[in-house]
Amino acid sequence: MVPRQHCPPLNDTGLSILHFHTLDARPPETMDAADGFQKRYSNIDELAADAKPLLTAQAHGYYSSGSDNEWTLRENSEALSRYRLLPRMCIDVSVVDTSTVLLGQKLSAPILFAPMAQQRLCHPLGELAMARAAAAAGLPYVLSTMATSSIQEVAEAVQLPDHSSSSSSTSSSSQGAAPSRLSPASAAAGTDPCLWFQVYVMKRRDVTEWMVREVHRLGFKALVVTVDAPRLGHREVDDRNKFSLPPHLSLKNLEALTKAAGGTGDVQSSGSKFGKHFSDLFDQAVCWDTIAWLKSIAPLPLLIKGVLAPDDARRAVELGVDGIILSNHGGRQLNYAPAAVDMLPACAAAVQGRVPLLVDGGISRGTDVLKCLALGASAVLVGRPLLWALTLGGQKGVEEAIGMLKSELELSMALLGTCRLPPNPISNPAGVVAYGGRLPPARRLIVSGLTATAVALGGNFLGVTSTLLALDGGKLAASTNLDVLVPVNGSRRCLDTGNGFTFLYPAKWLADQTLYRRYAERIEREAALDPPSLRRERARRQGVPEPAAAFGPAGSTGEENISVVVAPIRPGFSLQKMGAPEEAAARFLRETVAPEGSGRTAQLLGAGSRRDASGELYYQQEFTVQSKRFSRRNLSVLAARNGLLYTLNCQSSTERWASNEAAFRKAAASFAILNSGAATADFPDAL
Ligand SMILES: Cc1cc2nc3c(=O)[nH]c(=O)nc-3n(C[C@H](O)[C@H](O)[C@H](O)COP(=O)(O)O)c2cc1C
Repeated sequence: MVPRQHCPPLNDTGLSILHFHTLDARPPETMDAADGFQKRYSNIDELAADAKPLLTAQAHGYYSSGSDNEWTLRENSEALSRYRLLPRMCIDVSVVDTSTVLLGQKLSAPILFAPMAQQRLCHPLGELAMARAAAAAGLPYVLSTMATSSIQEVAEAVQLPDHSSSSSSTSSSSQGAAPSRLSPASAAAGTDPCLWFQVYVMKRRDVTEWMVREVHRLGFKALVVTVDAPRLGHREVDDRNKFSLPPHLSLKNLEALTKAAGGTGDVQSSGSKFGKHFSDLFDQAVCWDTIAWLKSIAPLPLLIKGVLAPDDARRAVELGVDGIILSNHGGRQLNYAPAAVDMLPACAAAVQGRVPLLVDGGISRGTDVLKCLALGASAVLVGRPLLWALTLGGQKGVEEAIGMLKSELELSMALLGTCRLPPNPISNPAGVVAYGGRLPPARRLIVSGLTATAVALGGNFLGVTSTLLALDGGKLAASTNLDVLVPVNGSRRCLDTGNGFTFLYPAKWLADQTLYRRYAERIEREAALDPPSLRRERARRQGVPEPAAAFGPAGSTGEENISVVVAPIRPGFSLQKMGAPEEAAARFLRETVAPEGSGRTAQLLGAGSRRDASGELYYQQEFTVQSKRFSRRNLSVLAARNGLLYTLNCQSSTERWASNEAAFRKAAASFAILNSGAATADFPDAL
């Protein structure tokens, strides 16, 4: 047993106050039995309805609500439902393993318990039951600063060894009676109990430091600093319900704070008092320096929670954080913030695999977990469904709920054709996730997610790349997240699920702006918001095949670029019909690149072919093109399918070739057409 600090002895005081927060008259033992829990429910979404009548309106409102009109709260689930999973067949899935490794810790599944305040509102053992369930499931439990159980109580509940006692000469371990490192439950799960602590930075930095030291002493494995709550979001439901913490409960970790601050330690969270308390104690001036400071004092891995913008993610990595949790706080802070899942690809691109990305918000299905992993997450956090499970069945209920989620994950992996989860994100989201559905109007110019990778950028096949490539220094692409990319060894992935192709290009290159604007126009046109005259003018442009994607270095004239053109071809066309690769290339140069009278001359340097894993044929050709105005070298890859010819073209002036060659060869080797490729809707019937 570890020595207590600042905490009253753990007892069952919660039992006597059950009526304050739940309406259930059953004794807690009955509640904890969770008999037939898995038989009663088909999925964990169903728990919410049954939990509601067991809770007071105040407690239910506090748990379930979001801020303002709750748009972001709803969006969290809706965003997840807009992604599609593309299953692969004929893969041996007789053994499926959901386990993964996160920050050196083995987890039975890529799922964490989200930090949530005041868990004794729904069950007398609150955080203790939740933490034990997490340990039993072999998953990390993230304890909130705003918990109704203290750090020490939770550490004891899962039997974490005390670091300080193991080095003390009077400790039991030094006398050969070290406490078991595994609680029986977590031993059954085959993992160490894993506790993390979520920290809000206090105005009194010494108190923050105390908490950090305390969780380290007690064997917590990581710290999560939440940065999306400089002030509390406006929870209208809580206002209406005049939400307050029942008098027998308190925010245990703030008792120390309020004592240190000379207060009573009796923290009430009613209506505006709660907000005032929050702003009195919590530092609203948290900025990047604060994160650097926290990192400097944290003897544990530090994750930052509440980031959504790619630039913030990049900044956090530069400051040395060990992980990022993309989150909008379950829709409880800034309303109209996007769903975190939609920001995953852009943040993954910004972070470049340097630290793990985690995500939360609306996750309740095994397929939700898979979608997040495929979009670049290493793991997910689950929030409210676990509170409903705790309400209904205590520790056992939470264990069962997590069991259901893990079973769903395991089944979905098998159906998807994935047997194992790598510690890093699934490396080829192109093959796994497709963006489905129409972008809602409010998101048109945010266009995050995979659709954004389809946005095309400067340049065309003959090298008349838009000189607008970097006119604004790429700010538009960055601010609208149009450079949505998946990092692969210093390259970013362009993934166009609409046209159905993907390739890697240098991470620092920018997206072309002209094509972005046309893409935005096309979305507008499809939404039929334009007056008819404008629509006609835009429709006229449809007949001209233009690059579906193009990238180039910032500040260049556009001559240096990697672009893809998707053009319609006659039905029945195949690459083989153009002859062997050399023959096809010669014809291509003769008829397209440098036809007679064009003023251009072309020289073929090499030609070849390859097939990808799915048997798709690609022709590759390398050549130079000269005219009075320029001397260029090109590397092109062609593929044909579904009445479309896909051409990737890498081009630079002959002088700049040597510095671009490696990137070009990587782009050419990575170029692939995807099964998700669309039909020819944007193109004329035939050339
Ligand atoms: C009742 C409740 C209390 C929460 N308290 C905290 C908290 O103390 N600290 C924190 O970082 N996030 C807190 N969150 C946000 C969660 O950690 C998480 O981001 C969110 O609940 C995930 O969304 P989900 O509930 O849809 O799964 C809270 C969420 C809820 C619902």
